[in-house]
Amino acid sequence: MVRIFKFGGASLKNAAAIRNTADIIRQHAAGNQLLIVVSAMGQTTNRLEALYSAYAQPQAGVDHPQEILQEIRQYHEDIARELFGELPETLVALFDNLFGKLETKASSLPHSVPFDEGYDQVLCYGEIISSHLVARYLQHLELPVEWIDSRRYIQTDMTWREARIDWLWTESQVQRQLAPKLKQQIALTQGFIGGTVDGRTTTLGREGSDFTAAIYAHCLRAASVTIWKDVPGILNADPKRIADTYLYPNLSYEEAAEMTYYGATVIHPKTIRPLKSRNIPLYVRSFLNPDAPGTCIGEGQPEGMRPAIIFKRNQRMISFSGRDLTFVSEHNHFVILNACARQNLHINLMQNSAISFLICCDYNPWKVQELVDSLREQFEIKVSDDLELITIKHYDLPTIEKVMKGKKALVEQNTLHTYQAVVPTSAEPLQDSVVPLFEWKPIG
Ligand SMILES: Nc1ncnc2c1ncn2[C@@H]1O[C@H](COP(=O)(O)OP(=O)(O)O)[C@@H](O)[C@H]1O
Ligand SMILES: N[C@@H](CC(=O)OP(=O)(O)O)C(=O)O
Repeated sequence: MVRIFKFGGASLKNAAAIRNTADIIRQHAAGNQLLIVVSAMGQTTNRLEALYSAYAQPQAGVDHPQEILQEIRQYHEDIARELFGELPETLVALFDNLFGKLETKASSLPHSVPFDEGYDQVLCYGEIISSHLVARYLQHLELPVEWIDSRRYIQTDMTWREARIDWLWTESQVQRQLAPKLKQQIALTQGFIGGTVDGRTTTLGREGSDFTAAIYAHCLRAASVTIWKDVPGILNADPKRIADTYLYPNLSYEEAAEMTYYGATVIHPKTIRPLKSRNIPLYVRSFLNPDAPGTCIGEGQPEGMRPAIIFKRNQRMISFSGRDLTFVSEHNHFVILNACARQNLHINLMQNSAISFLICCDYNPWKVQELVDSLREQFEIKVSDDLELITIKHYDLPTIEKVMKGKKALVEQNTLHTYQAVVPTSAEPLQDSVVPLFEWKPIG
């Protein structure tokens, strides 16, 4: 049976991290069929976004595109030099080829195709470059690794930047072409990217490499997926926000899916469904401590869930009220929600009163502006920015009190198991606000 390992940007961010990743792969190579899915190295995808924007809107950017391109190339070359001792001729040729194509596409596409289509053709280079580099390094270590192009296996529609999978085609291609290769050697491929029927590149949404691992697992009916992270597993809060977190040894698919829905960024929200439908366990483990078991996500609900605290930044609240104190009726709800659906705006919380209807959604300036423009004739609209949504699943009162201490809730809601509040975003940077909140005691 196949096992899938996914390594994200943090596990590939420099030469030492890549050596550590190679050690983990080597340890598991014997006796297993392995498919390795890799993301772009470190912050490369963010830098590629900056590169594409700098070419698309030269006047808006502060950095010159050529400088960003050179910085991205230098970063990869420095890592390669450290891994191989010097830059082998074959890698120089590979980099010349890949960075040459990247430059051509980034400079020309913003002016010849729609922005989002060009974005996908450029952003994919983070994963393409990293997968080539890591595969070459593993081959250099004499591991039997074949580089695989995900765009030939994961077929999608043309929803640029958020492509949807053609599951039937993808499964049949993976079964016919990839499954036999895995019996011979380790395959290494890119997360985050797919291809259209006519060979254009698509991306699956930012942070979509976890989803890629789940797609391959589903199609291969894999034994398991392991996502290697810089945290011990799934914790009850982001350790960048709360110091004394608790590790969940086990989580149900439902719990994990809900945590990602509410904003836990440790795994991509789309990852769970393809795994659950084939009952494939998902392990989240630490590449810093690879012998530790981490978290296992699967069937069954563990007893006595401790409160999970999820912070979702970049929220915007929009309130709609009828003009002249008219009631906001079901018909009005329909009009508002319909407009949100048309903008593909993700609503995280809503609340209605007799004269107003309020939503809290992810902050996307263009989408929100279009929504407001399309509804301003019918409603009085008020908008509030710089907000954060706090969700506490399996809450208890002491936890709410501790998390909300010093914060002013603009909206609060609770159901039997879930407490939510919208608060102004705390001014201090994340790292400085890491505070010990709890003294965890054993459940019992
Ligand atoms: N509940 C949580 N448990 C663990 N990590 C979390 C949680 N919520 C947010 N995170 C954050 O997720 C990060 C790991 O995800 P990410 O940076 O996307 O990894 P990668 O890019 O390597 O795939 C952690 O460093 C941590 O700050
Ligand atoms: N490189 C892509 C895809 C991804 O999933 O990356 P990571 O595994 O590092 O979160 C991004 O940054 O969006």
